[in-house]
Amino acid sequence: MIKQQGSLRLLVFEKISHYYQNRCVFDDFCIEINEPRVLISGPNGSGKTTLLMLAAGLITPDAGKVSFNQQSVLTTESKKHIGISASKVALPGFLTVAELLDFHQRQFNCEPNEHWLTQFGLKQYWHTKVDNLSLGNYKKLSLLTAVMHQPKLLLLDEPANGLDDKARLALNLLLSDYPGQVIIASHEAIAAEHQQVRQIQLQRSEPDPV
Ligand SMILES: Nc1ncnc2c1ncn2[C@@H]1O[C@H](COP(=O)(O)OP(=O)(O)OP(=O)(O)O)[C@@H](O)[C@H]1O
Repeated sequence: MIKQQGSLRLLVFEKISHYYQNRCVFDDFCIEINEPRVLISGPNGSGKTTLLMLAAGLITPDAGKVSFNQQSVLTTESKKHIGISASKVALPGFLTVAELLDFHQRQFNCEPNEHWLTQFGLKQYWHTKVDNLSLGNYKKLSLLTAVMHQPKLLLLDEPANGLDDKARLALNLLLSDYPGQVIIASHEAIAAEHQQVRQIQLQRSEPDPV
């Protein structure tokens, strides 16, 4: 059973339009999401990553508004409650793992979760520069920083990509226990194994320009 925080949990996309140059990804798109676990699926290029980036307030829509708990996701206050792990959100490669976690800890006034550090086997890379991590270990660090401040809204883009079996198991455990709202964009139905998963299927609005 998923333990839920008692507070309000509502992500709203209100008449969102978003373009990359001439490519329209969302046109007057509206959705309300209040379920604790959500899986966003759809073909390549359908806008899964863009949806997560909009939800995190990391890109600004050309029109419309995205809000979380009735507050625009573009506000600093909102960002405190949102965590994202996505390959398009790069970690600073010049820092060591320890420096990055320390920075994150100070920024959000939180502690790195010892249990997850151990589960993900990241302690042995404490003094390794982020740029020198393998793809899988980089992914683990990205997941750890997304989750470390226990955001009410956790956004994960293809979270199992590049993870070995042990790390996938650890991730599944983390997600089954996570007290906040979790939205996953994935081709793989990892979240669907859990209870109460709302599935949202995106369609490509138009082909890529040639
Ligand atoms: N920075 C960008 N500049 C131009 N076009 C972009 C940019 N980012 C995304 N796109 C285009 O927007 C569309 C949606 O991309 P997005 O990455 O959101 O899709 P996706 O569903 O996550 O794809 P995938 O399954 O391949 O990861 C694609 O056609 C992509 O080429």
